[in-house]
Amino acid sequence: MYSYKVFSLSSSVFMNKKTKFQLLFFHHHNFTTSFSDAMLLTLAFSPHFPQTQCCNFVPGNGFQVERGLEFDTGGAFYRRESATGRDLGVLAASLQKKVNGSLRVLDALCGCGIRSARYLKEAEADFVAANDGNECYGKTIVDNLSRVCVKEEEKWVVTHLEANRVMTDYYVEKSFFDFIDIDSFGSDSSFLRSAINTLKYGGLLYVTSTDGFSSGGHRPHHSLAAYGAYVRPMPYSNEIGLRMLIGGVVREAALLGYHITPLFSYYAYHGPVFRVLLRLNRGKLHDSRHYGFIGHCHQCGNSHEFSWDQLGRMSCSCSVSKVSNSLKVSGPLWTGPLHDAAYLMDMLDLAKQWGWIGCDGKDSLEKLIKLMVDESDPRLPFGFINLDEMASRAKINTPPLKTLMSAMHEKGYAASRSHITSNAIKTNCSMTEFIKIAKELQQVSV
Ligand SMILES: C[S@@+](CC[C@H](N)C(=O)[O-])C[C@H]1O[C@@H](n2cnc3c(N)ncnc32)[C@H](O)[C@@H]1O
Repeated sequence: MYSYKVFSLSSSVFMNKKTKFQLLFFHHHNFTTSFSDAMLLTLAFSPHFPQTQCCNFVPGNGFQVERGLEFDTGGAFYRRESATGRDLGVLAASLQKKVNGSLRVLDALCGCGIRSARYLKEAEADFVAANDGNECYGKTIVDNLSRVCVKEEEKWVVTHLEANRVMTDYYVEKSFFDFIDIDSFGSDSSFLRSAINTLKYGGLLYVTSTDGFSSGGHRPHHSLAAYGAYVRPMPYSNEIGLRMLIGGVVREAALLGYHITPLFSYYAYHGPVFRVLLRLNRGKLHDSRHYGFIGHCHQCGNSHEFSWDQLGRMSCSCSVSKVSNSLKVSGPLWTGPLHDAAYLMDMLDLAKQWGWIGCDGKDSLEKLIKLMVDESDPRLPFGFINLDEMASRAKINTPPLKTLMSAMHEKGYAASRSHITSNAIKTNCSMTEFIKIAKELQQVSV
């Protein structure tokens, strides 16, 4: 027997098979709901709920079109804003097919099956396993996949198992995948071990977290349990969210005798959504320089990276923090590169070949990938300087971002915009020096 509790009316569905309760938050574009509807929907979305009662209620967003592909969302959770995350996944899966010559994809939490359909159609996957714990989405998923490729070709299969169960089944059968997409609600750390086991060597793992509370440092015991990282509030918490997620996979992979390399890391504010694409390789040894602790001094605004052997002597070089204990430390986290620039350029070239660039009139995908490439400059450390924080410390108006960037390049610093926050600069320059440059610019302009 399962019991259910409704906690709030915004956002999405979260299932926890251990505690056997489900949180339902409703915040879907096309409908609002009363408390009693929400209660009904909580029950309806559960994969454990009897089929007949479950399928009585199908809210649905109806038909949608993504990159020219028409599909029905049925009653499944679907976010149009997540299309960019799907674009990035499809580009990566297609590159994997080019390298391997074949492509087997597992879409472990597929919702209405839009990702599976796109992996089949655009990445030309040879086989896609589409799984969603909720049986009520079965017809929708089958219809969507049938529109792309007829069932008789045996290029896809639809299942309704708990995600860990489906991955374990494939692992036991020794039926491994080149690409596994885990698009979960909340933290997906409970899926990591089965996903790593079910991935081929050299395969790609595309994982998600929507846990903005943990990355914001608001529940360090939860981030410790989920990702092995004690996270405290930092000014660049959304980058910490990506690093926490990668660090969690580093730890899980090491336990199983593998290591991972991040190919790209993507943050989107709606959700929020943290998505990382990682390549899995044999060998336990990861570069220990890239897994450690981050400290931020609230007094001087500078950040520092600490390796394991520096833990006993953590301090900030600013004189105030030595006495006021203003250094906050989070970790261990991934402190290495968030992206592989060459890989991102291959993705961009492919997007151009496919005519994806320029077709939305905004070139938003091109802008995003180019920003990620800029962020990959190896001279840039973790984190970024938020211009509002700088202005409030310096008690000045913020000079235009472009002017600041040029001034920093002229002075020989590495500087790039951040895809995570539009009003920020990633740089190897200290906050003190940054403020000095900003003040000089302000004097020139008056
Ligand atoms: C974020 S939605 C997936 C959205 C979809 N991938 C897309 O791009 O539109 C998460 C899905 O996971 C399913 N789900 C949640 N917990 C699950 C679990 N433990 N095992 C299998 N499916 C699960 C839900 O039914 C829901 O459809």
